[in-house]
Amino acid sequence: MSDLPITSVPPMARPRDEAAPKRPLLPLRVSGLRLTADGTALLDGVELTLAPGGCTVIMGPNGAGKSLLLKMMHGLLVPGAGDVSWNGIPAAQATARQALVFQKPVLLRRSVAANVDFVLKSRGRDRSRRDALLREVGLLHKARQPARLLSGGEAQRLALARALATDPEVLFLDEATASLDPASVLVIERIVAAARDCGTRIVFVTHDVGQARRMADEVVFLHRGRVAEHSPADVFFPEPRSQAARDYLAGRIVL
Ligand SMILES: Nc1ncnc2c1ncn2[C@@H]1O[C@H](COP(=O)(O)OP(=O)(O)OP(=O)(O)O)[C@@H](O)[C@H]1O
Repeated sequence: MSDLPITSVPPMARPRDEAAPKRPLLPLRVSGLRLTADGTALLDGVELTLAPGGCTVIMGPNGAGKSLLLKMMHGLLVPGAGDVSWNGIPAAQATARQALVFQKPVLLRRSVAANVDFVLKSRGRDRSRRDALLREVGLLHKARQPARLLSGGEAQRLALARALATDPEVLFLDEATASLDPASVLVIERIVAAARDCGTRIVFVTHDVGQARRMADEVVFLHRGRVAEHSPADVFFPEPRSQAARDYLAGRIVL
């Protein structure tokens, strides 16, 4: 198997949403997605369709390819082979209509308020929405504080406010609550669930089975760079079809 380069898309190459077509982004069709490095398949022919609405939780053991898949769907990474198609809209044109929240919050070294202002301004959004966004994530009282002084949970809530400020049609979260305490996890889940209820499509990577049960409408289980299972949550949790998913849910080691 020949190696395919892992290519990042430079930010300047990502078109602004003015240029993006206004037809709905969903359904998303991922076909034949493949990525190799040093002769190893990291993603190995991923096939996936995401319908409009709800929350898809992506689970799987360390190294299964969850983050790579998320970054490719979002348009941050270019697949070596295969296709990511947003309702017929190429991924590169769809990126501005989605947001991605990482495990480690990405913030500006400015005040809490300025972090949201920056996003609203750069996306041409109404800046008077800033206080409502900060209130929604419980940070209005810290608006003037430097973002670098926020706790981990607060910083993640600010990252979420920045993501929501873009009015994303799709919100990707990559282990966004992995280092937070249980109360902060529930706060983030409440905000994400509210966004979902308002029509934002959620795609959530987590290792937390309890969280997956709380959040998922459907589950994609990745194993060794392949989709081992893609099922409604009420099917996946009681009766996972693949041995890898059964082992994972039972807390057994999945190789
Ligand atoms: N840029 C890269 N170049 C080469 N290999 C990479 C690159 N990025 C990720 N990998 C490898 O691809 C595999 C999948 O990585 P990925 O981050 O998608 O895993 P994951 O399922 O999100 O795992 P985890 O649960 O540990 O976060 C890993 O073996 C990782 O080392």
